[in-house]
Amino acid sequence: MKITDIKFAKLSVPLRTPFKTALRRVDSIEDVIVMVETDSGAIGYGEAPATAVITGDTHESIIGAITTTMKPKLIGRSIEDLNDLIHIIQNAIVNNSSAKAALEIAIYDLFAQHYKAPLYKILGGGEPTISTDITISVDYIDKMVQDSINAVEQGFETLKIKVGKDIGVDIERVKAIYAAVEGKALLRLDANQGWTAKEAVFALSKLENAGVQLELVEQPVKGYDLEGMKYVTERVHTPVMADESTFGPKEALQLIQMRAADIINIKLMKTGGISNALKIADIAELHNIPCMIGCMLETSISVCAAVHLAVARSHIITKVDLDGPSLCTHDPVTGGVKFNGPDITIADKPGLGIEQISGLTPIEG
Ligand SMILES: C[C@H](N)C(=O)N[C@@H](CCC(=O)O)C(=O)O
Ligand SMILES: [Mg+2]
Repeated sequence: MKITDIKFAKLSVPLRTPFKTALRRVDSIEDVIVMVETDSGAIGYGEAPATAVITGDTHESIIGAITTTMKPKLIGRSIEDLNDLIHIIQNAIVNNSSAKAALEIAIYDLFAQHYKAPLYKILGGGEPTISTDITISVDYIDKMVQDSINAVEQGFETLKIKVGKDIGVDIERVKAIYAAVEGKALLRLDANQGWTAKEAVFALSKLENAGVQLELVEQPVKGYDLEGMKYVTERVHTPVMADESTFGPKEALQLIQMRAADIINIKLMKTGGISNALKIADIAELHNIPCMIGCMLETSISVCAAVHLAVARSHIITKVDLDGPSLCTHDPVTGGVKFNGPDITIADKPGLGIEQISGLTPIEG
């Protein structure tokens, strides 16, 4: 099976409610879909969101990086040579992690299709169903409480509460949500870099002293502030998870060696795809550091790849934040993964199992 072309399309899917974090507000998922065509007729699918405030990637940079630095080296190459193809993608350009992720996902999809097995089986196998949390956007306290109650009624047992705006209001937000759903849902916080280290210790200590039980706090301080992450990790009981502080395996290793976090959030759009995500999982396992599998604002194409990875590494990827498709008004993908409330199930089909994507607008590469 040889690569004959790489094409692009745009996929727009409105969100059910605006997604609001300390960093940004988004009303609609607008992602680049990558389609790798082969001489066998098989197509591999990948996806990349333009999360400029976190990864630095835009639609133009994603398409430009693939078209100018990766595509010319991949056309004519055989899908069976997976490791060579990964090497080409990872070394074609620095950074550009979302572009690398989208293309790698499509190549892994084809590799598994070639061997006629679901991707998670190629990655080592596992139980093909996992459960995700759901995000509660940062908002007025009453709205966040109501959104949390609604999520629990829909069957979600873990809520990812966005904070990181105003420290005083954040404390009240979390207390009010905890009072409303105590005993019915586990709470994890995500400050998306919005606090200083001292603010984080202040807020988390206040919550701990008030008896609020939190599963974890994600990225309390700026991504580059590893000393700040360490400061918080050393001073609070709540486990601290690194998100924006860890992109690839090198950052993961540095973070672990500094003891700057207790948990790592692996996202394909930060790692540059599946190969580096596997490396992080291995490094984390060596150091007994649990991981979360996370996503940006992605539909069930790239989230499908993340599910396959998480299933195949479930002994170290023990936490799941793959709610991108749950936040959308509809799922434009047929095949792939099926969402039923918090539960996500993999189709028993070769590769990612994606059959059709509706609403694609072709883009010239
Ligand atoms: C969608 C997911 N639950 C999430 O919160 N992901 C990111 C933010 C993604 C974005 O801003 O697009 C996170 O910080 O964990
Ligand atoms: Mg996060």
